[in-house]
Amino acid sequence: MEAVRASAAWVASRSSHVTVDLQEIEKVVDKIQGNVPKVEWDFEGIHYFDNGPLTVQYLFVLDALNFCFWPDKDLSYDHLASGLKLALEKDKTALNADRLKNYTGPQLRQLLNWPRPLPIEEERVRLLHEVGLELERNFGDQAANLVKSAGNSAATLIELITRHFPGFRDHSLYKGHQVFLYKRAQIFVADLWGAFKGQNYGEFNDINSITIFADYIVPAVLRELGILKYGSNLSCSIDSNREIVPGSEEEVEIRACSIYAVEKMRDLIGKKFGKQLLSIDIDLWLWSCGVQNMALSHHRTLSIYY
Ligand SMILES: Nc1nc2c(c(CN[C@H]3C=C[C@H](O)[C@@H]3O)cn2[C@@H]2O[C@H](COP(=O)(O)O)[C@@H](O)[C@H]2O)c(=O)[nH]1
Repeated sequence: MEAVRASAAWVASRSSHVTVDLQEIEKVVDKIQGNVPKVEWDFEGIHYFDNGPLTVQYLFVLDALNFCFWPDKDLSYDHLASGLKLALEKDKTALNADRLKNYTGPQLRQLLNWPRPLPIEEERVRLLHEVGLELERNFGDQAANLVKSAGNSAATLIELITRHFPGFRDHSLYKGHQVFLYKRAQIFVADLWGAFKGQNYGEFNDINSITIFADYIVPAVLRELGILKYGSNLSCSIDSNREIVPGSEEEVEIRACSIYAVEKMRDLIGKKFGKQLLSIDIDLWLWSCGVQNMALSHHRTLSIYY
């Protein structure tokens, strides 16, 4: 994931709406003494898990739809995860490739037991079709085969996903440069690693190459910690829930600076405390703090990527 790390650093070095405060990173690192609180994967108890290929199919579909819940104030990621889990428990074929290819918006809502249209529902349906079609065309219908073909490499799996599934190509243009963020592709790898506890479908020999997943929760936590500082116009937009345009400098800076800040935090923990942490562990800690703090205001961008 060198492309993600390098392009995030490139943005951070030219950023004007968002600043990464290195002193605040140091304060946080000193405060926790380099010990990032361990958060269990599925601390919420919402995920489907059967230790086999159907779990991989579940996680891939979950992460194909893992974006933009905020436009409906009652909807959250938990509804998606537990909705898919329940659907699978009722009908093991619910996420088969041939079914994914054919879901309509109302059927998807019904599958998730959600009473009204989902945010950007047409895109969610289109992405489900894309997953079903491509799994059928190249991976014998199963996300488990996609994972197997990566040969225990997280970087290879992300490359395969972004090559075969255009909906996962989370990138932006910033000052003329292509910036790679790959939030949903990376989180899929992290979900496999977490769910299978680094074994079987979750075994990756380069798991440390993954960065954090630039969503709308982690930046809000980093801002709350004082690690990200926003300019006054951007602060004002976020605090008054004004939407941030997808692809705008502000949006790219928020996401890229979050990745960069956590990489700096991880480096510092290594240097000062001699601990080699994974960005995934820092991410899950920050994310779990964020979702438990209802008062946190986050940036609002309509996007299929996060
Ligand atoms: N950085 C980061 N972002 C994450 C996750 C997860 C869930 N990860 C699973 C892995 C282990 C746990 O047990 C979780 O179940 C979701 N999100 C993002 O949050 C936002 C949803 O927020 P709200 O609208 O409040 O539900 C949305 O952008 C969504 O894409 C994560 O881990 N890291």
